[in-house]
Amino acid sequence: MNPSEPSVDRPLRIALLGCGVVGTEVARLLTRDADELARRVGLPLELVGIAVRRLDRDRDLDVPAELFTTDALGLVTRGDIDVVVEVIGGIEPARELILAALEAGASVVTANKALVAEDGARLSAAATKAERDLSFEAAVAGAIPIVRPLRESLAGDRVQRVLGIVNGTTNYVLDQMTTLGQGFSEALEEAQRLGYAEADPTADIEGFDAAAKAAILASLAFHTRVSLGDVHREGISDVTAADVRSAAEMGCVVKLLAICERTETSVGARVHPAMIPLEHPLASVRGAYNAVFVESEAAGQLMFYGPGAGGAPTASAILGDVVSVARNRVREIFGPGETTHADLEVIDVGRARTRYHVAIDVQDRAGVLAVIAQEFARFDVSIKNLRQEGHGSDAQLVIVTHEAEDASLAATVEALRGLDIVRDVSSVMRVEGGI
Ligand SMILES: NC(=O)C1=CN([C@@H]2O[C@H](COP(=O)(O)OP(=O)(O)OC[C@H]3O[C@@H](n4cnc5c(N)ncnc54)[C@H](O)[C@@H]3O)[C@@H](O)[C@H]2O)C=CC1
Ligand SMILES: N[C@@H](CC=O)C(=O)O
Ligand code: NA
Repeated sequence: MNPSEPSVDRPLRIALLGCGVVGTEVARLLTRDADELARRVGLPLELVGIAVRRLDRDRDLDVPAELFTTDALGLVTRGDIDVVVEVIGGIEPARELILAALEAGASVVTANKALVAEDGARLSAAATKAERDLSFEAAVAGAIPIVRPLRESLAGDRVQRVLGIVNGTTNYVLDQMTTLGQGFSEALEEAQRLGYAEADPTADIEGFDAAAKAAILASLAFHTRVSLGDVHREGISDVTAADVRSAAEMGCVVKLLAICERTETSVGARVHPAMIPLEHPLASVRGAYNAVFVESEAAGQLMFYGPGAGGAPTASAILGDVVSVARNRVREIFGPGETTHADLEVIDVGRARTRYHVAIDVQDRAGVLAVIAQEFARFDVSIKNLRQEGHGSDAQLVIVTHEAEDASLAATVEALRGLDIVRDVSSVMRVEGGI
């Protein structure tokens, strides 16, 4: 047989698990674009079942009522499904359903970064064993193609660093605070209303969602298994209006960044708010948009930009995966799985090196500056610039450091907090993106 000839000659059956913000758009596109998709795949794609939690909900979706079922496990194990699309989210029952789907012979497309970051190794092994595809483009940065570029286009290069704005909700909230002076809660409610936030928005605000994406990005970029627990995580709930103002005074903007870096022998991944210079390409990423900045040895600097959240953009990435795995199903082949052969050491955030912005509330008297500077020097943290704001009981020193180890900066801050001339270390924020 000619390997380019289709070896399946019936419609491919698609099962959809979950019909919320993303699932609704996936079902809509599969139905609306059925003819076009059939031509792209070579065979029709038939949506044969939609697993939901409740049948009695009003849905703004023009599909036959008999497609809906509350028996998700029954749907994926009925034995004739070619592709399962999982958009339920969370760990269980999504994991159980994906494993059952693969075992039953279906390829799987998922948007579930939490699950892929926590248990990607197990899912990937199950896909390899079943000789089926497991695709998750929508799991990182929504509509933006980044999983496939890292897994395929850059597979021959050596990626050194990935710096990304990968959470639409927090970027939206920070942007509204920065540009409109909107309050935190008001901006978050708006992000929820627009369908950007996770079911529990704490996952967005406290950086869990971005940390899951960082784990996936680091695993793909460095051919090394990096799990959610390996990623240092800080969210945006402690970012104050004063931090935003301070950033602006330095010609910077505050963003929640996911940073994945490698050295010759190790990799590290961290998520935290950071100040970045206005001239950095990531500084102009507004609203719920995402962007991923990749630095690799041969290619140099690459930037991937686009809508990172929302039903339709996420459905676009899912449909791309569906077409891709459906084409493989037609030919009874499966695409590249994960490569973790590099198996580099995953290091703790303490060994990461960056610059810092530190605001210290001090007593305004002679000699204070020297004492503070001495503490920085004691831990080998070199000061780049320093300015005083306010006077008397309002006096504050704002210090920007040269690049230093995270552990050294943490030790410096702890020592500063122990000084009687220090009333408070009111803000510590990393400064990233020197390009
Ligand atoms: N909303 C977004 O912008 C993006 C979401 N994602 C991911 O896509 C997935 C889905 O997200 P959303 O659609 O926003 O969430 P959602 O909460 O709107 O939808 C999830 C749906 O799954 C249903 N569900 C829960 N348990 C179920 C079960 N056992 N059987 C059948 N249905 C069940 C819920 O009732 C809900 O309707 C998540 O993994 C999320 O992280 C990824 C990228 C962007
Ligand atoms: N809640 C996520 C949705 C996409 O992954 C976000 O805000 O980015
Ligand atoms: Na994506």
